[in-house]
Amino acid sequence: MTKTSLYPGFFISFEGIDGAGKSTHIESFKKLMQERYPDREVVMTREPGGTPLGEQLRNLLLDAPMNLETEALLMFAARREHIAQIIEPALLAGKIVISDRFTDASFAYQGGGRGLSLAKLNDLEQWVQGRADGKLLQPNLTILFDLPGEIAQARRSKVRTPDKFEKLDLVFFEKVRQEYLRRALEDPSRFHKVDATQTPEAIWNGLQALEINW
Ligand SMILES: Nc1ncnc2c1ncn2[C@@H]1O[C@H](COP(=O)(O)OP(=O)(O)OP(=O)(O)O)[C@@H](O)[C@H]1O
Ligand SMILES: Cc1cn([C@H]2C[C@H](O)[C@@H](COP(=O)(O)O)O2)c(=O)[nH]c1=O
Repeated sequence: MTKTSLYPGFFISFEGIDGAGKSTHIESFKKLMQERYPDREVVMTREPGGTPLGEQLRNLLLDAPMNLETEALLMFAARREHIAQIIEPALLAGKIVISDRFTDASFAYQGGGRGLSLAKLNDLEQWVQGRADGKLLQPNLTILFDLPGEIAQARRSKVRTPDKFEKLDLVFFEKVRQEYLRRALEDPSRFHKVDATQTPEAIWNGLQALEINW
């Protein structure tokens, strides 16, 4: 399957380990897109979640301990619903979709972090994102907030009660980070890597300067 721009709309995902700073910038980024493309609707969504069923699955996924394959299957089940109900209709209508996480998170967390084989993840990706024409629905742009695990952990511990993933140790988060970085190297035209050790102001300046190749 080939990965190309398949829709009149534009699909952007935000990625990174927990606490890397996605949420700090995603709302402002939405406003920036709205200002830059006033004739386009901007749809903001998230994974796991984004649909009523997906949000129910999110509650389970972020709370209940489960077998690794079960976890991956539920992530992709939520994603299939998300694509069918929200992402694909919006892209077909020419909208800009911004998703807080997408499939790179499954490769990073279930693959890199928990050790599910890339072959199984590739199969799930083809199954859930593959189209009738043999092409694969993918973000046009993925903004990856890259931060060492210990800095992310320190930031998280100041602000919230950890969910199931956030309770995992630094070794887990370093593996998650490395898988994100590996994927970014593999697909440099899709990924924009942000050095998330910078101040929020410097990160925001970088995001404002980002060129969108529609
Ligand atoms: N560049 C930064 N420098 C210092 N602190 C930051 C920076 N960016 C975000 N923070 C702080 O770090 C904490 C985590 O940030 P944020 O919630 O944006 O992370 P996140 O990547 O969205 O996490 P998650 O994916 O788990 O939701 C927040 O308290 C936020 O204020
Ligand atoms: C999509 C997706 C997510 N996860 C993990 C990553 C995070 O720990 C949580 C989501 O929490 P956030 O605060 O909304 O970022 O879920 C995952 O393991 N696999 C996935 O495919």
